Amino acid sequence: MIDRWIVDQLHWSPKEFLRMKVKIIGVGKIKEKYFKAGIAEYAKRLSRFCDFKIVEVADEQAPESLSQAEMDEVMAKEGQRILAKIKDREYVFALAIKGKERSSEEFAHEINQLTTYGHSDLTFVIGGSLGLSPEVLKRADTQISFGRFTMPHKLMRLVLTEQIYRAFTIIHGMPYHK
Ligand SMILES: C[S@@+](CC[C@H](N)C(=O)[O-])C[C@H]1O[C@@H](n2cnc3c(N)ncnc32)[C@H](O)[C@@H]1O
Repeated sequence: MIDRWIVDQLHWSPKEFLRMKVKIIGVGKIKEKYFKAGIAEYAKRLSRFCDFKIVEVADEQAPESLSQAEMDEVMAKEGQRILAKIKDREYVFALAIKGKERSSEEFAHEINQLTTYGHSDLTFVIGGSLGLSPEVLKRADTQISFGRFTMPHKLMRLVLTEQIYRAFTIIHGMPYHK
């Protein structure tokens, strides 16, 4: 009876005592209903495993005609806003096409390891239409790529939210992931 009690406590401990905070920082507001609905669905499912939130920072106008210097300035300004939302203790994943690819299982393992070694604040950063500034990439603890295709940043937010949810279902041995 006592053994069962201990097992129950262990079973609940990750949720009760080591509740992770997972944050996505994105540039610009998402207005499209179809993106919002998908993100809201996975955010709701994720709330079972962690405190999940999305922080939006203002985007800069980026017309087609910008010079390289002007584009760098746009990324730098958006980058400063992103960095202002990151605390020292946060472990930062920057989403970058040239970053390191993982499988869903590897990603789940990485999240699990980070929690085990005391990182309870995970932050994911998605760039705006021109990408992330060098300063943000420098602050990141790791860069994560979803392959060599360029995805719109709004779609990336939805795909990332689903993959974080998938990672937690893998960690918890749930049947969602096949
Ligand atoms: C439209 S993309 C920016 C394109 C820009 N030329 C670049 O290379 O970052 C907007 C953001 O979505 C994210 N993103 C898009 N495709 C991605 C991919 N395949 N892997 C990881 N992140 C991606 C990145 O954070 C990127 O900054």
